[in-house]
Amino acid sequence: MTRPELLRVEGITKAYPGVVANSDVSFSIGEGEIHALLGENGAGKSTMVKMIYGLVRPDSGTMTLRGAAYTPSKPAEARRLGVAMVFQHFSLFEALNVAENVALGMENPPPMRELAARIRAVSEEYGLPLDPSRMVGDLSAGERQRVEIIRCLLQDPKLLIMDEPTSVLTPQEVEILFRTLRQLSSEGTAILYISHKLEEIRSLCDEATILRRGKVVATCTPRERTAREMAELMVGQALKTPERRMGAKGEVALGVSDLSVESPIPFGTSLKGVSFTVARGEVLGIAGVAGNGQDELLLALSGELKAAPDKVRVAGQPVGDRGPVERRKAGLVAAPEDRYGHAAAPDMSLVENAFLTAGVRKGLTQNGFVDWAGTRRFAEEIIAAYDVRTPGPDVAARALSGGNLQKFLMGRELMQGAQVIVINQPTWGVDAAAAASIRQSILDRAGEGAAVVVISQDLDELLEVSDSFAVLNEGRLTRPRPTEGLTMDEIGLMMGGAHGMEVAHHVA
Ligand SMILES: Nc1ncnc2c1ncn2[C@@H]1O[C@H](COP(=O)(O)OP(=O)(O)OP(=O)(O)O)[C@@H](O)[C@H]1O
Repeated sequence: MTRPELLRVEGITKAYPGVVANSDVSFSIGEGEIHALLGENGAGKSTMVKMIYGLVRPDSGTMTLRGAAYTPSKPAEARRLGVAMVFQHFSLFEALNVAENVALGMENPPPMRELAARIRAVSEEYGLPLDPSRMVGDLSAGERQRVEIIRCLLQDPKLLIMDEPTSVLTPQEVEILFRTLRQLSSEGTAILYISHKLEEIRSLCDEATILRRGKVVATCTPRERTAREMAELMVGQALKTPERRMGAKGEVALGVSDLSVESPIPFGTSLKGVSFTVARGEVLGIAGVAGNGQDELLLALSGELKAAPDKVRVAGQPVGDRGPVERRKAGLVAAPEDRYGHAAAPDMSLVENAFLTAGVRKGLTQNGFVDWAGTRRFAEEIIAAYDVRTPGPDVAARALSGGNLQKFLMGRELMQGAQVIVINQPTWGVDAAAAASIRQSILDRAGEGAAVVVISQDLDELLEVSDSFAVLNEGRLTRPRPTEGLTMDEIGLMMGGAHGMEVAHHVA
């Protein structure tokens, strides 16, 4: 089937200092087509869609929309011409309700009652359940995304751009989203879709353009390829599957007993009586739908949230009342999920960011002064070991692509020789090859005798790396069980609490 052409991108080039983010990129999207933009971290996907959305100006090349020259100088202009975008990070106000948030993103919002009625109508038409009067702070990540999607749909877009939309969604929410996107496509709305989840690309997308280091290296029809084939087209070489080196488990390195802490996060989830132990050489995987206490658990383990001394123990030493620096000294490092703001200082260089959490353990101060030469060497070691694509260690963290910053931050924690390593979402936004190498490092550290806690929403990832498995539900942790032999049904039951499903089966 040939579709009338909607958008054509021709010979687009965009350079940043030290890196050509897009080099002579050409592709086109037909009306109603679901088109995937694929590529490893830093390949230039976000830069490309930012140019289409009017956030970034190309250095050279042309774009046409329905045959007419298309040169949006700002997003408002792109939106007026029918191009809408849903970002990876939502820009919503938690203390306002859904309709108020939608109004804030509109140029000429109608009166509130009319807007609420329109939101209801679009939400019903496209099967995206959403109550306009609910507070955004009470919504799940999937519901927040719906607010953004509905805000776009109210403008009746011809092209909807989505940047990694499923990384925050539960499997059920992914199904709902895909149904909506297919409906939009059948009505003639084209979708430009960025994702690292290749099975999803296979089920959803009609065509794909694959970028590597800023250039188009291949195009394909995703459903005619395997996920592995597409991943190999992206990286240009065969993929390695992580290998587990079986070491004997040692004594308990991290012990947590009956840990309850109030969430400091607005609309967060407090931890309720969390208990577990992790031995040297063991990886404990913690699953759960986002917002069930994952961020709070990370804070309580890193030392940003404190408790009674014996609630958290590192190698038998009580550290529950100690802060992050003292816990690092005691041998525990922690990597939070939010890489902008929490894990990294975006405006600081990679060298400075390396110092921020590694200064203590890597002995990067001398007589009260920062050892910048040593810190720089450490930053360079991370860049080499984790294949971080960057012009060098002096660039600001925010200039890295999302996945490359993630690789740097993982390397920073995994290369400190800690005996307890806690990571929330280790492969968030990283491509298949980088994800495999981060998982391999986690297994290697465990093989060397570290106790590792991996918190993730990616079940396949947890099954691949963890020896034992537990689930966080509304701030409570299930009893960890050996991963080997766990069936999907059992995992579903452990996760069930998050959706309140087990309640229906309780017999008094
Ligand atoms: N504002 C900026 N300043 C300097 N360099 C930048 C800037 N934005 C992007 N880059 C660089 O351009 C290249 C392409 O980045 P881009 O974010 O487009 O990649 P991506 O394919 O979206 O990656 P990811 O999958 O990791 O999100 C990267 O090398 C990145 O470091």
